[in-house]
Amino acid sequence: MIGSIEVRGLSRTFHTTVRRPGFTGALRSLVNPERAVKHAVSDITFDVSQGELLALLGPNGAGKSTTIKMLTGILTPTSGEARVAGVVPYRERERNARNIGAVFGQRTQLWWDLPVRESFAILRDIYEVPRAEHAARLREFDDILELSTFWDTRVRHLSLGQRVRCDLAAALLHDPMVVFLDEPTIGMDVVVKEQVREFLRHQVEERGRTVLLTTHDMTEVERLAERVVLINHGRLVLDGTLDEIRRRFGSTWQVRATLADPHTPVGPLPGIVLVRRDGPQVVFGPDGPAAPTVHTALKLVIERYEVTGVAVDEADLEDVMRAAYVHANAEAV
Ligand SMILES: Nc1ncnc2c1ncn2[C@@H]1O[C@H](COP(=O)(O)OP(=O)(O)OP(=O)(O)O)[C@@H](O)[C@H]1O
Repeated sequence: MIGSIEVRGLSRTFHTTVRRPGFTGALRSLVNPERAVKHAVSDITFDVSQGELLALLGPNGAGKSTTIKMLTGILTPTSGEARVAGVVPYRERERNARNIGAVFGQRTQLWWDLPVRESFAILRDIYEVPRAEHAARLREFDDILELSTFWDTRVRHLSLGQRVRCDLAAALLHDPMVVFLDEPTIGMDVVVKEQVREFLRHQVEERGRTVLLTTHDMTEVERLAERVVLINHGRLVLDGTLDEIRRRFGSTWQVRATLADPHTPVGPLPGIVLVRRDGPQVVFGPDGPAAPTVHTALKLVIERYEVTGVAVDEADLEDVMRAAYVHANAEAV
C-alpha cells in the first residue's frame, strides 16, 4: 500500500480550438472558433504494487504521458480517481511530490546554468535531506551511474546520456517510494541505456521502489518489466505479464530438435503441434490460443524425447506488441 499506485476509471478530456486552413480560415477561427474535444485518456483502471516495475506502453498519442501527468499531480483528471502511495496526487500536490520522483526524458529538472553538484545541493535543501544521507545516496548512485566524472560540469554542457543520468539521480535524492519515468532512455547509446537499466533494476530489486515506465523500446521492456499495461486511443486494452502477452499474441515460435534415435515416433504435445519432420530433425510450433510459451514448450519437448540438439526461434517482443496493437485496433473499430 505504502508505495502502490491505484488507478480507477481515470479519464482526461482536452478542449481545443481547431485552426481552419489559410488566411481567411485563420480570421474565421478568430471570430467564430471551432471547438474540438479530445479524449486523451478514457476510463482506465490498473494497479502497480509496491516494488513492482510496470511498463505503460502504447503507440504515439495513446495517452501515456497524460496518465503520468495525472499521477504526478501536474494534471487533474476529468473523472475517475488515482492514489499514489495513498495520496490523491492532484489534490495534495506537495505531499505527493515528497513521495514520488519523476523523469521526463525530454526535459530536465536541473538548473541549466549550474554545475551538477550545485543542482543536487539545491534539491537536498528543497527536500530537507540530511547531509550525511544525501552524501551516502550520491555515492550509491555514483557506483552505477558514474556521475562524479561530470560533477562540476554545468548542466547545459552535459551530453544527453549524462544529463538523463543526473536527472535520474536527482529524482531519487529524496528517497521516493514511487518513480515515474517517461521515456527515460530516449536517444541514448546502448552502453548508457544498459547503465540506466542496471540502475533501475537495483532501485526496484534492492530498494523496493515502485516504478511506472513508459517507453517505445521493447528491449527495455524485456530487460526491466514483468508486467505491461497497453493503452491505445486512451483506452486500456491489455494488462498482463510478458509471459501472458507472449502466449496470447506471440504465436510465431518454433522449437527445432534433433532426435537421438531418428526412428522415434513423434506426435503432438499439449498445446503444441508437430510442424515438420525430416528424419531425426523435428520442428514443433504452437497449437492455437492454448499454446504454452516457448520456454514451456522447450521443457516439454526435452522431457518427452531424447534429443541431441535443440534450438528455438522466438517471436521478438516487437512482433508480439505489434500483434497486440493490431488486435486492439481491430477491437476498437
Ligand atoms: N494539453 C493538451 N491539449 C490538447 N490535447 C492534448 C494535450 N495533451 C495531450 N493531448 C492529446 O492527447 C492525446 C494523448 O497524448 P499523450 O501525450 O498522453 O500521448 P503519449 O501516449 O504520451 O504519446 P507519445 O508516445 O507520442 O509521447 C494526443 O492525441 C495528444 O495530442
